[in-house]
Amino acid sequence: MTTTVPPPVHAPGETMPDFLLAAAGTTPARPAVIEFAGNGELRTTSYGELAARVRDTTAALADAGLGPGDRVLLETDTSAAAIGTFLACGRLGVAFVPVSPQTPDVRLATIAASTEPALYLSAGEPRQFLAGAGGVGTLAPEGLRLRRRPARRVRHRREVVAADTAYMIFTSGTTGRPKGVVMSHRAVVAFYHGMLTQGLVGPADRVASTSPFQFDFSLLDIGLALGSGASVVPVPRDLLRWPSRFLTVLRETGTTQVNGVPSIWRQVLRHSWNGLAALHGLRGVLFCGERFPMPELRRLQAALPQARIVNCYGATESMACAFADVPRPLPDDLDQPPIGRAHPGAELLLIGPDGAPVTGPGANGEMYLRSPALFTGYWDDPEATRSALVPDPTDPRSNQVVLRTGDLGCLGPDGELYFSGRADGQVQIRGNRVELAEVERRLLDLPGVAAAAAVVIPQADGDVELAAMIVQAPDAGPFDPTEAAAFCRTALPAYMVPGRIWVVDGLPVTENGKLDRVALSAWATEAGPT
Ligand SMILES: Nc1ncnc2c1ncn2[C@@H]1O[C@H](COS(=O)(=O)NC(=O)C[C@H](N)c2ccccc2)[C@@H](O)[C@H]1O
Repeated sequence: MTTTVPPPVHAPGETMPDFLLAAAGTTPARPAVIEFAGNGELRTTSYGELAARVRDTTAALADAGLGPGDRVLLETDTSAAAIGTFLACGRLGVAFVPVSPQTPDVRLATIAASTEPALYLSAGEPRQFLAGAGGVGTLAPEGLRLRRRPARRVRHRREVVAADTAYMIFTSGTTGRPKGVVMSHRAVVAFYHGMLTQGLVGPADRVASTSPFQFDFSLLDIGLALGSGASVVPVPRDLLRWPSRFLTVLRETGTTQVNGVPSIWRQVLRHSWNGLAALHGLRGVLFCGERFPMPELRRLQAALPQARIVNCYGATESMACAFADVPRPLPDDLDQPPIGRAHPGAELLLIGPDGAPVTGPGANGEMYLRSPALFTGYWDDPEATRSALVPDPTDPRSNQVVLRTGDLGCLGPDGELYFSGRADGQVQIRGNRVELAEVERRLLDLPGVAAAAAVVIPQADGDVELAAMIVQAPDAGPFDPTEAAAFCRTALPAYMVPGRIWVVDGLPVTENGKLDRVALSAWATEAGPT
């Protein structure tokens, strides 16, 4: 049970750097970032060294003429250099736009054209097609190196205020055009304070961050670690694919808390369960982004009997909003852990189809979020902003805006809130509304199935066929698709029984580590994975 205390009233105008560097004033010698240098050696940056780096980079950016209202495109993985740079941006009221080195050129070009950054900074060699406009520079462990100064701008602003944009994260847009989620300092800091009331980590902890820098999960990790006076341990993305190397990183860095999407555990649980169970120092796991398949969650919990496992729910439009401890032990009949309730200072509302709140066990509705951590809006997209930030349905006249999450939720018999899928995540199969998650949940009940994904395959005649892929647990016996279909038929209507079921070694994930349903559909349409 999470103990929640009223959030502290934080200083007016608190910005991300104020919050994240607080420990530099109290424990400057403690490690802030523990990372692998290029030569594989571990390099530690103390809070004092991080603060000094922020000071130097702030001076360099100010000298280059940057100030409130400017944007910096920051292409890097998570590192002390990256953290020092985005904190320096915060000091000047400059927004940062994080993109990962793996971002495809076309997507990077779209983001750059839309945000018109005053400066493009890259940890690696800057991409040629971006070296033409604006300022260009590189991030190095020893500091910022400008290759071309930003163009001079007429300045209308001087003061940095908490309502200023801290960062913009581009997420996939249903229209195909990426949407820029604009987050103010005020919103991020409000979320950070709400998160710290959960008592997740303390100053002696080391928080492994496994998400790409462009995914705000990495900013949650950094806020959790630095806001708690602890250390952040960026896990190199390419190591996540090798279970033994992933475990070696956790062991060698003394990691005590691992944050990441559920898929980061798949291969470790299949191939190195004993190695994971040997990490006795690992006392906390936090996951987010999508449901954790129950068979895998059970195996994770069995491997780490000493660990607190937290399900963190939320959207980039508020970074996140709810934290719920995974029950230990997990009841046999539980088919997913609860998402709990919003952190103190925020409120998750369950709204029915008539726009009125629904309550009581078994109630279903769409989740709306009331919070000081809500995003400012989508960059250069007032229409999408209006459909996401809507008048409070419980009191429209107040014009307080709440986030319409697009997520469905239900209240369990225990009064806990559960995620029930995306409102737009339904598919129609022969005129019937189907939640693919319901098909996947049934497949996960099959003995020996560790993970499952269902997908619809468009047919030439305009109909769709339902198919599925499953990942087997290591000790599973041979898989019989006919038997599996019969098992589904005992609990699901015929139109929800997959016509084809393939066994695969792994499920495709997006750059942010979430199930990649587009790749799944492509696989299935080409008559299934090879
Ligand atoms: N714990 C969940 N169970 C089940 N579905 C979920 C869950 N957390 C999100 N989701 C889903 O993912 C959507 C949000 O997607 S997103 O905007 O790309 N953001 C994220 O996925 C990460 C999010 N910003 C975040 C960052 C850091 C910590 C927690 C959450 C939500 O609307 C849900 O549909």
